[in-house]
Formats: sequence, C-alpha cells, structure tokens
Amino acid sequence: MKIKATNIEGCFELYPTVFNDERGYFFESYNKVTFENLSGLKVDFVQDNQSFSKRGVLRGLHFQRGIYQQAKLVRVIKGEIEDVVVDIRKDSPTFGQYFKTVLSAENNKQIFVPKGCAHGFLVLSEEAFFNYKCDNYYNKESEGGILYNDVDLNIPWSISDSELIISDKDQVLPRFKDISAL
Ligand SMILES: Cc1cn([C@H]2C[C@H](O)[C@@H](COP(=O)(O)OP(=O)(O)O[C@H]3O[C@H](C)C(=O)[C@H](O)[C@H]3O)O2)c(=O)[nH]c1=O
Repeated sequence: MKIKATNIEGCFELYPTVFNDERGYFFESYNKVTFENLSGLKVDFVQDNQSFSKRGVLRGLHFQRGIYQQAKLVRVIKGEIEDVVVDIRKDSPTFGQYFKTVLSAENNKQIFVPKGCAHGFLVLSEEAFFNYKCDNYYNKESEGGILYNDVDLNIPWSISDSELIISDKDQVLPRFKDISAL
C-alpha cells in the first residue's frame, strides 16, 4: 500500500498492493495497522456503505455537520467514477479548494476524505459499484450539501449536464457561498 498527498490538507490517495496470478488478483482493501502506519492517523471506521449507479449518475456533494462529521475511505469495486472532495473547513489552508480524480476497478485507487470535507462522484462507466468506510454514523438531521455545479467551485465534471442523473434532493442543494463552513 502506498499513499500520496493531494492538494487538500489531510486528504490523500491510497494505492493498494495488488497480487496478480493466473486466477486473477488479490489485495487488502483495508488494513488498520497499514493505514495507521502510512497515514499517521488513528481512524475508527464504524460504518461501511455501498451504492450502485448507472453512467451519468452524480451523487453529492455531501457532508455531515457537527458531531456527526464523517471521514471516509472511498473506492470503486466495479466501473469508473470521477471523485471530488471539497474542503469546507473554514480554518483550513485549503478551504474552498477541490480535489478531483478517477477511481476505478482498474486502478484500485482509494481516497481518504477527512472530516470537514464535502464529497461527491460522477459515474463515467456504464455502471459502478461504490464502496466506502465512514468513521461516524449516518445522521440525516446533520446532512448538508453543496450544489454539484456551484459557480464558485466550478468543478469540471466530465459529463455534460444534459446527461446527468441527479436526485431531486441534490438538484436543490445550496451554493458553496451559502453553506456555513465547518
Ligand atoms: C448516506 C446514507 C444514506 N442512507 C439512506 C438515506 C436514503 O433513504 C438512501 C439514499 O441516500 P442518499 O440519496 O443520501 O445516498 P447518496 O446520494 O449515495 O449519498 C452519499 O453520497 C455521497 C457520495 C457521500 O459521500 C455520502 O456518503 C452520502 O451522502 O439511503 C442511509 O440509510 N445511510 C447512509 O449512510
């Protein structure tokens, strides 16, 4: 497992060691000791999530507030997505910056999304299975979000608006300038 910093403080990519043989492949998708040794962080993940989406589905940008803020370790089991992390920590040196990268079943790449960041993804392949760990439980009342095409963030999603599939809830999320930073 290797890790690589991103432009957002505390957000990093993880590249697992893949063992290929004539049967296929094997890799440790998560190992607490390895994660802690490489990141220097002690993270207690308490909830695993999985979602399935078709091409053009955009989920996010979501976060949870207060004591329910979540750090996440995200990955793709099948397909390919464009993953975006936005720093909404008002005291962070990278406040208001976003990080965007492709996660896929081919690159097996993962992202650690620190607490205080909004997260979302766009499915580029025909279908994608997305799987992630959270270090805090879901709390509907604490949910917040930012409109995916916020003009200030100006995130260059790779699929045009006309082809996007976005939930009713996500279509009416507030603009970045209107959320109270964490
Ligand atoms: C997140 C979550 C949702 N739910 C229920 C609530 C809804 O009835 C249903 C779908 O929820 P939602 O439309 O919020 O699912 P996503 O749009 O995939 O939300 C996720 O999208 C982006 C990419 C994220 O990073 C967040 O983890 C998460 O907000 O699952 C639960 O029961 N538990 C949960 O932890």
